[in-house]
Amino acid sequence: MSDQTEVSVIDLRMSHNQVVADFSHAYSTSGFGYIIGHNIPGTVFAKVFEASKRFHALPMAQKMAVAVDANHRGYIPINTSTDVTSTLAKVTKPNQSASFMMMREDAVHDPSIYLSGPNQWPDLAGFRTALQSYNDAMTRLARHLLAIAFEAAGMTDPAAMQMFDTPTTWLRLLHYPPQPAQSADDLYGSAPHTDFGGLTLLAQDDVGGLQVQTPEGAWIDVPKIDGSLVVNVGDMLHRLSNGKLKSTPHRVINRSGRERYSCPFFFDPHVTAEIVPMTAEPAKFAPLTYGTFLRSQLEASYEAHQDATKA
Ligand SMILES: O=C(O)CCC(=O)C(=O)O
Ligand SMILES: [Fe+2]
Repeated sequence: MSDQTEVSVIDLRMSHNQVVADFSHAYSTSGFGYIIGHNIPGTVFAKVFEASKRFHALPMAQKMAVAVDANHRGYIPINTSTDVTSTLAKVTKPNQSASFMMMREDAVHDPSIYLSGPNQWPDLAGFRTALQSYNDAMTRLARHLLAIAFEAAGMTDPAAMQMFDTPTTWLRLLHYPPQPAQSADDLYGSAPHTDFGGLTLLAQDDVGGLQVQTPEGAWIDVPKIDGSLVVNVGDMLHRLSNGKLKSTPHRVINRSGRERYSCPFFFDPHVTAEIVPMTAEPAKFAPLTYGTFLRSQLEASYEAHQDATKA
């Protein structure tokens, strides 16, 4: 536990039982934790941030050449996503951020599998390799953390892990321009939301701006801790654990006057996964297919998917 912040620090170098106990505490209370001792060298993070900065600095035409497609891969310009499904705040203004999205690399789009397909790659030397290496490192770590999360929630059925055998993955390179100090209260870099899926592993720079909501409704800062990843639970893991693991609202407001970069990696179930609570107690949630939930969220929030449904 850290005394600088209310978000726990979990050190993976501790004993297995200690790590499981720390997970149990962090994810049944705040739903967020700083993970340290993960053994991923700093150079891996440096390379993905460097790739992100080079991409976002490209001329707009080069970024728009890989504009986000119907499979949610590519460049998402600023002012094209609004969290209208948010039940946490009345959100009317689009998010003040741009991003590049890499998802699972499939050889082709299979029309029977929502969001399957190959990635779109910009014409930028070394970019694809940097993202693929980072994606591989995050996938390995996420699978390890998920097994700990299941154990912490008392989920012993191997079927839970099988939903992630071919995961839905999203590596998002976010760029938040500075917001004016006097910008409207409801103008966000990322409006209050919970994440959709399993686990989110976030690398951020030292600019700050990420905030997490406490159970009492206050917003607390989650600044960078060197060498850490901020890890949180998404809505599907919340449901699978029958509510034991919390999917906690968070948001980003960048009033620092500086450019902010972050690289969240989302490790989610396959879109065909049937999400039903997998703990011993009576189920608190009705069954849900992950892909059906995802489609409704993306079509409501992203211009690119609204166009797709009109076409
Ligand atoms: O940029 C961040 O720090 C958080 C981003 C985030 O919450 C998201 O993309 O879901
Ligand atoms: Fe998020």
